[in-house]
Amino acid sequence: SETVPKVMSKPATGNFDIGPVVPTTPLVTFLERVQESALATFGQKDFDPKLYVDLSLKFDLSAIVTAFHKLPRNATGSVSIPDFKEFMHEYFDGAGNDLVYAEPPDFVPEPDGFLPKVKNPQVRAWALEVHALWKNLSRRVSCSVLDRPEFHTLLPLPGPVVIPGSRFREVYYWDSYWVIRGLLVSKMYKTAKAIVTNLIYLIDTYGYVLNGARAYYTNRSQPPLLSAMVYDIYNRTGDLDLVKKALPALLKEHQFWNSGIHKVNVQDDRGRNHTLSRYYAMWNKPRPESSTIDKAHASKLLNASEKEQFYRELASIAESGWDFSTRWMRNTSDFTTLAITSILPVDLNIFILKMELDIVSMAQIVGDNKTAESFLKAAQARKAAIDSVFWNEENGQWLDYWISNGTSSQECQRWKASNQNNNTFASNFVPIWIDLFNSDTCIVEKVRKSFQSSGLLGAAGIATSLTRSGTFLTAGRHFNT
Ligand SMILES: OC[C@H]1O[C@H](O[C@H]2O[C@H](CO)[C@@H](O)[C@H](O)[C@H]2O)[C@H](O)[C@@H](O)[C@@H]1O
Repeated sequence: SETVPKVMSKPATGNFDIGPVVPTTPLVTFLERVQESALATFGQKDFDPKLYVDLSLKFDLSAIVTAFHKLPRNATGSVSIPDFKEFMHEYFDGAGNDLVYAEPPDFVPEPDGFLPKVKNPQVRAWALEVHALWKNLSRRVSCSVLDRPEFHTLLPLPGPVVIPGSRFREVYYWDSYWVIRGLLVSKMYKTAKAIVTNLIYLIDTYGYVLNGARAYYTNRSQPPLLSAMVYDIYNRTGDLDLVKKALPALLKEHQFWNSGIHKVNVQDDRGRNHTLSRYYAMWNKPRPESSTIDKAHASKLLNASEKEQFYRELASIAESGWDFSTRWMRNTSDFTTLAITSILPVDLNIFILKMELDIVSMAQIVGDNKTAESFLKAAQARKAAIDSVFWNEENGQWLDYWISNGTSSQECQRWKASNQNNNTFASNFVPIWIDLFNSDTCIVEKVRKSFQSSGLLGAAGIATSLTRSGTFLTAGRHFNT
């Protein structure tokens, strides 16, 4: 298994978890206890912990807590299955009931000019079937959530939503990027704008776009792709009002990713100082939607501070959208060695560079030259940081960079070649997504060769890493990473 340089090992003593914690709500805390009882009662088979934190209440929380305490339990904390089922039925509405079906206003079975280059009848029929899925995934938050928000972990949103589906019964941040790319192909501009309006609302309310629109996702964000969504919609529709509305929110979001615990300083080998960003959730307890699983993993750790740090890593990995991958492990055969807060990720910094460039373009569109100038400087600085910290000439890839654990945003790390993570991940090629890198023919050629021989390319897609780690248990299902 791969390991990282010794300098990165955890200190032998001391509490190494640093960083803020966003308080949770009494409802989420209670539903986690229901989740734990449900596991004790029903057992591991087909158990999905998220189901329980997605339930909504039929009565005031205090009344349900009292009824919960009165449930007869045996020594292991389990309740008889009929008693538990009756309790659930009496006091809770089903998960997902608070998000109701909403007919998308701009859906037509075959939009004018839909995929004009796709001529093959079979492929065209398949594409239209995919297009029809928008109807299955469209929802709006029910009035019950607006009336009694304290009964729901689902957060109110102003506009209709498109959800990933299955157990994911709420809006997700970075999923929305691909949703919007698809909606633009389907010419569903109104629906695309409504999604972006919801995300702007989350920034106005919380200061950043949440991982997802649930009370238990308020402690972290997800890969910041809002600027790319807004800019793509603007380029297709020319909607100036959308740009005017989005710009102040994007400035706030930029501040979120470039301040506090997300910000890291690195001095390169030529003595130049750079600032880059990392994923860092504001949470150091089990993730409520996976609490029983997180606790089971953490049980291998000995002391409370190690557990807190481990929980922080789990939530921060959820912030990256890559939950889970060997990319974030110091030792790829030991899940407890997750260490994303000690990594400067290539993809995150490219997303933020894209945000800076999009802000420049949008500020120019609305005639705000001062903002355009200052963000052009920010983008130039990040480009220089990416070249110095991540680029690896020999590999023809941009490599994640390991920093010492417990690094605060005030410290400055000295860059060392040995701290670049030499393992190959799909994220090592993300810079090619943006014009700033893909317009340099010399770099593109080098990276193309490197990608082709990387081993990531498969018949049906791109692998995230080259390490077959086995499986991680997550939410009662197994994911290969
Ligand atoms: O498609 C939605 C998202 O699904 C995964 O992550 C989500 O589920 C996790 C466990 O239930 C949760 O902890 C995490 O915060 C959620 O985002 C997937 O890994 C994400 O990339 C994806 O956006």
